[in-house]
Amino acid sequence: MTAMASVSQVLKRNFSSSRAMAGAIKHVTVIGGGLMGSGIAQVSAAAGQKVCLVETNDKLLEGANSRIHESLKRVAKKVYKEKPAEGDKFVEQTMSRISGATDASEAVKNTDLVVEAIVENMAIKQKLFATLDAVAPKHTIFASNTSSLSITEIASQCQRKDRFGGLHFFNPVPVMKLLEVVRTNDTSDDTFKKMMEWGQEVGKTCITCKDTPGFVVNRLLVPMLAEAVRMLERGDASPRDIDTAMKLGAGHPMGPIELADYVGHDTTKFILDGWHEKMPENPLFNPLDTLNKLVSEGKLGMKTGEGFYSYKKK
Ligand SMILES: CCCCCCCCCCCCC[C@H](O)CC(=O)SCCNC(=O)CCNC(=O)[C@H](O)C(C)(C)COP(=O)(O)OP(=O)(O)OC[C@H]1O[C@@H](n2cnc3c(N)ncnc32)[C@H](O)[C@@H]1OP(=O)(O)O
Ligand SMILES: NC(=O)c1ccc[n+]([C@@H]2O[C@H](COP(=O)([O-])OP(=O)(O)OC[C@H]3O[C@@H](n4cnc5c(N)ncnc54)[C@H](O)[C@@H]3O)[C@@H](O)[C@H]2O)c1
Repeated sequence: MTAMASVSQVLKRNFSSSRAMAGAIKHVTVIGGGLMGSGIAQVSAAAGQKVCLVETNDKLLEGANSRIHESLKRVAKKVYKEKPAEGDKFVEQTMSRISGATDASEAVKNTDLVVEAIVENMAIKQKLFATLDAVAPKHTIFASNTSSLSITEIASQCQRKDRFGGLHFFNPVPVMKLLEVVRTNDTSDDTFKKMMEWGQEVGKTCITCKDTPGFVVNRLLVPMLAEAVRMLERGDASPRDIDTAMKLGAGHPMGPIELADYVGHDTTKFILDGWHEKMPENPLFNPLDTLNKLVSEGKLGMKTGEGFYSYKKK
């Protein structure tokens, strides 16, 4: 890592001090325990919050729990290098703040904040929030971790539009320092203030932005990744050379091709197709033949063992 803080510095800053829990939000419900939801649950619990993690079944809950446990052990090994017993205590105490549930409507009955991290699909997100809106306490704030969808549209079926916003985390959540706090035209000042305070409490540096496609980071990242694939398609350079160029020439921790494999091509395709449909006049979001081929072959990146690169153990 170059101009940015090292991973070790980030983990130390986020996890070593026991920050005072001064904010209004003490209990968080995270819906979806995949890649992002498990990370969001982890950083919330590590900061002293009570967390309920919701998944669709017990097996997926177990998977999320063990991902969190493994990640916490990596954090503890680094932060409590000289004091392993304290590290074990940190892992145990953090895990004890996380409970699991499979019924989201039941889970939100006593919560201050709901952070949704389920599949990137507008209709599914809208349906989930409409259901929860009818049962969650009046004061509860709703937030989505969507990468590419409009927060205003996700909130459109809810009454509590003033208590709705975006909390966009980055992958891997325990390591990445940024949180984009997204305000719609309806988000109240009070909700916005509470989301910002909560973001800082869970150890993130918060920036704020409007509810525009891709917010800040993805509006810049998506065209760059797509352009890297277009370079590849034209035969301008190899994947390895494009990645090396951006790492050594621009100081990025991962090159664009590696990063696309890391995010996963179900997600990258969903984002690109969705934006092409919404903004057909913008050539930056034109479909990519190479990406469509990878997805049709089930080569979704690191998580399936193959994408642009192969991750299979030889
Ligand atoms: C196909 C093209 C299509 C184009 C169109 C569509 C494109 C769409 C793309 C947008 C997708 C948006 C998704 C989302 O909305 C936004 C994002 O999240 S974007 C992704 C942001 N993330 C990054 O950019 C990551 C960049 N990479 C890094 O920072 C680093 O590489 C890394 C991931 C931190 C890994 O670091 P390395 O040094 O390389 O490798 P290590 O494995 O050794 O890790 C270092 C150190 O970190 C600790 N660590 C790593 N992961 C975790 C974890 N999950 N939990 C705890 N700790 C972790 C690890 O312990 C290591 O410590 P050590 O072992 O050395 O003590
Ligand atoms: N992957 C990334 O790099 C990244 C980064 C930032 C934001 N996001 C966004 O975060 C969200 C989640 O992405 P992910 O990568 O964690 O996906 P994922 O597929 O890893 O996890 C989603 C999880 O949600 C669960 N789920 C689906 N419907 C549910 C429901 N109704 N109730 C409870 N659980 C449900 C699934 O079982 C799955 O485990 C998406 O909106 C995505 O765009 C992803």
